[in-house]
Amino acid sequence: MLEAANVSKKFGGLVAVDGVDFEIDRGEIVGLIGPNGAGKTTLFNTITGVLDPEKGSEITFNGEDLLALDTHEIARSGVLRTFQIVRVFGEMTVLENAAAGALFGTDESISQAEAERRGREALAFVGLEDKAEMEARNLPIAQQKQLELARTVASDPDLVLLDEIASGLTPGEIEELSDTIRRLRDDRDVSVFWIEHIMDAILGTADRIIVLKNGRKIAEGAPEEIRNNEAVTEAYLGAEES
Ligand SMILES: Nc1ncnc2c1ncn2[C@@H]1O[C@H](COP(=O)(O)OP(=O)(O)OP(=O)(O)O)[C@@H](O)[C@H]1O
Repeated sequence: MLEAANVSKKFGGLVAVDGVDFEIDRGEIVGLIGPNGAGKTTLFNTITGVLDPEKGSEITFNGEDLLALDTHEIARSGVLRTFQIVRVFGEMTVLENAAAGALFGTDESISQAEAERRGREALAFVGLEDKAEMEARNLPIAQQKQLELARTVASDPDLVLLDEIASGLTPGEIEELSDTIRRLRDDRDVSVFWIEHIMDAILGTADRIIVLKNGRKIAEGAPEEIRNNEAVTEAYLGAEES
């Protein structure tokens, strides 16, 4: 479904992403890990149209060239994301936030009432239906993260990109979020591409892991293989544990 070949991005003389190839299939949870500055967020930004990668990079989604589309068109094609720092609309209600996902993330033209219906359904999916009328800024951080996820769900996504959605949460909150992410895959056939520093969360949830270091892909495989991969341990897990 998502196919990326030879993706590179430079900032001046710094090669932040360096010739990365990968694919994500339908209904698959793929983790993207690597030390700070490895190029993970930059790679996300090239997929979502925030940054233009270097010439020679190729990114297609269901056969469509994403590099020819702007950020809104990419969202409407079914690729939605959450952000490292949550971006809920604080003064809007929880329901208005979710409904905004339905209004702006699809290429259909829908009524406000239909957007609210889809918003409520997305809130129920993440377990926030009883918070619908609250102002979003009054939600605790774990629920703001669930709300960001609900906003993508309301857009009826094919692929959701999560940027460190587990950071700052308690183990119990992470387990709830991981469960929501698994249900996205299992009940809705949504694919997930997930940047995460919290190893237990990503290794315990993803079907496959891609590891970046200094912009390059240094490993890819099932969580167990990654856990036991020496290059990864040296590059990342070792650093985390020391
Ligand atoms: N807009 C920018 N201008 C210049 N350099 C940038 C820019 N964005 C990122 N970089 C640099 O590119 C490299 C990759 O950064 P990126 O944020 O993609 O890494 P990351 O793997 O997401 O890191 P982290 O885990 O810390 O979020 C870093 O060296 C960073 O300083």
